[in-house]
Amino acid sequence: MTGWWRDASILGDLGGALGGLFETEEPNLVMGTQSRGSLLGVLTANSLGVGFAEVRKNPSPSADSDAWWRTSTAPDYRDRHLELGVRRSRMQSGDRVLFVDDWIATGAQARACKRLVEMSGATWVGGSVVVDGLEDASLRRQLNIRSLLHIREL
Ligand SMILES: O=P(O)(O)OC[C@H]1O[C@H](OP(=O)(O)OP(=O)(O)O)[C@H](O)[C@@H]1O
Ligand SMILES: Nc1ncnc2[nH]cnc12
Repeated sequence: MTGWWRDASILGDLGGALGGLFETEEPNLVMGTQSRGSLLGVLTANSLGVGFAEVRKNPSPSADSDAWWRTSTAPDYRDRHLELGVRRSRMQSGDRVLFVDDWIATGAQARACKRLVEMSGATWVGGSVVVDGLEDASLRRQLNIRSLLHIREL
């Protein structure tokens, strides 16, 4: 996957392609998880002309723990339960949030991100991913996932 990023023309097109899947829904904020979700999320946010909220995995306990929305994931594609956290100040009621990632498999990380959005009072617009490898097809509608490629095309 990350090998694609070595190609300047693919890199140049990725943000616009991912943002284009949700242009008409007019998100005003992109969120993405550490690390590839953040890299792609920034490219996408930049192409949509909006800001980016970084979601940290297992953020270390900090003195300002009240300043974070946190939730745990169901087992993800590597059977990990991760704690995801986003700073409260980065996402607020009224925001229309687009989730971006390189790949979706169990959807555990995307579902946890949706909970973070709901905790903040913001609106989940959907998820724009490069590869849709969803194991449970019903999540595609539930999370409003759109993709550039399906795993079968790889
Ligand atoms: O649908 P799921 O089962 O939740 O899996 C998909 C997630 O897992 C991968 O990230 P990973 O945690 O490997 O992190 P990385 O971006 O740092 O490689 C991928 O980039 C997605 O974020
Ligand atoms: N980056 C990734 N995320 C989730 N599942 C994968 N399977 C292969 N690569 C993956």
